[in-house]
Amino acid sequence: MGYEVAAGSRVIINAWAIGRDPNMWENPEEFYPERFLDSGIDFKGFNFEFIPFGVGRRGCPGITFAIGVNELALAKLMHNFDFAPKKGLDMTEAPGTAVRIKFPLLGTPVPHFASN
Ligand code: HEM
Repeated sequence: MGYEVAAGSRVIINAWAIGRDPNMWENPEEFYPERFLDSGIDFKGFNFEFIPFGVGRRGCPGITFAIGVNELALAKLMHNFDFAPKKGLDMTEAPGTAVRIKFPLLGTPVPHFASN
């Protein structure tokens, strides 16, 4: 693409910036997970506009494990509890090596089923 990268350079890909590129995404700053429904774009490293697990040879080898664990944990929580957030979801980010949510989402989990 016209860039010259000297041999031995350390290159760090800014996945955060790519994920917020208005040339790639409509309203990139808006938290709108439904944008992925029927979009054909997924996170497994074949769509370069969305690369939470990286891409290619140095992409995350734990992806299958991470997907399984995350889906299981989320499914268990949703199956067993109702969550009533105290306030609406605020997606403001806090900086870091991995971006995280700035204001914790506080709520009381209410069990669906009484334990016995
Ligand atoms: C949601 C969970 C996870 C996310 C978002 C994630 C994301 C990433 C990313 C972005 C990279 C760098 C890829 C690159 O340099 O192009 C990476 C590398 C790596 N991940 Fe993960 N990861 C997750 C879970 C895991 C798990 C569960 C394991 C192990 C069980 C794991 C093991 C590794 C290893 C060993 C590397 C280094 C690969 C290399 O440099 O060749 N990750 N991960």
